[in-house]
Amino acid sequence: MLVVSSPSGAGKTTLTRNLIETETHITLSVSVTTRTRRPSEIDGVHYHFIPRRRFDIMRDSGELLEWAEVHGNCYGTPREPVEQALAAGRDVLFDIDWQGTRQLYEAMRDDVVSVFVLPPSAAELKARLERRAEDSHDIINRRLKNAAEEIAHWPEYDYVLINRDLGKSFARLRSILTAERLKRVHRDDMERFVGGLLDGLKQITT
Ligand SMILES: Nc1ncnc2c1ncn2[C@@H]1O[C@H](COP(=O)(O)OP(=O)(O)OP(=O)(O)O)[C@@H](O)[C@H]1O
Ligand SMILES: Nc1nc2c(ncn2[C@@H]2O[C@H](COP(=O)(O)O)[C@@H](O)[C@H]2O)c(=O)[nH]1
Repeated sequence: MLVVSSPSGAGKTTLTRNLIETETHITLSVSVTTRTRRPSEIDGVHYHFIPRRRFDIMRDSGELLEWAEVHGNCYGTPREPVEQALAAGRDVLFDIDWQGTRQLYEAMRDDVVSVFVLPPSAAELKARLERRAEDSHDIINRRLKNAAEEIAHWPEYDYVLINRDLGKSFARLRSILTAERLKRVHRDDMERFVGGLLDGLKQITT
């Protein structure tokens, strides 16, 4: 499970979408949210947009792997698609906040790799939210006010990226995925491979 978090506007959605388009064997977890859909968003692709009553039912019946209230809206990760993807041997990519990351850590520490994305400066963070032009002035202000509290959680993450140049940040995110996939603890296929190698050695040395 590869988790990417950041303050609003730092670029995590851009980075995670690029990763999904480029990499194979990785599935993006599509969250449920009570937030209003942005003009560019598609229901079922970017989020499942659901009413608060439905969110409460999903949360209370254990359908969510993790959930949190962020910027005044509720967000959660549907459990079943994640468990299915993992059981099929796929990696899963999450665009979730620090509260959700903590919950995943508590549930499955050894299977979670986390990346925190920082903006290059406060002014650039504001400029990105304004250039994105998807949220009202009030919503942008609220998100900028919450940014300091979110940034305070960067030391809880395995990796930190300063998203200055998008191409460079993306290359670094891909490198993290590649390196983590190569770690011995993540090589579920290795025992079988080494078993076969040892069998082969036995055959050629007897
Ligand atoms: N390195 C970059 N340089 C310039 N603009 C960028 C960079 N990375 C992302 N952006 C732009 O900044 C805006 C915010 O990016 P994005 O929507 O990915 O942020 P986010 O962290 O997912 O925010 P939110 O949490 O609000 O969804 C977008 O318009 C995106 O195109
Ligand atoms: N804990 C969770 N956080 C989530 C989830 N889905 C998204 N998020 C985070 O919410 C904020 C705001 O997102 P936005 O799309 O309204 O800009 C951002 O930090 C997301 O990462 C989730 O399922 N769980």
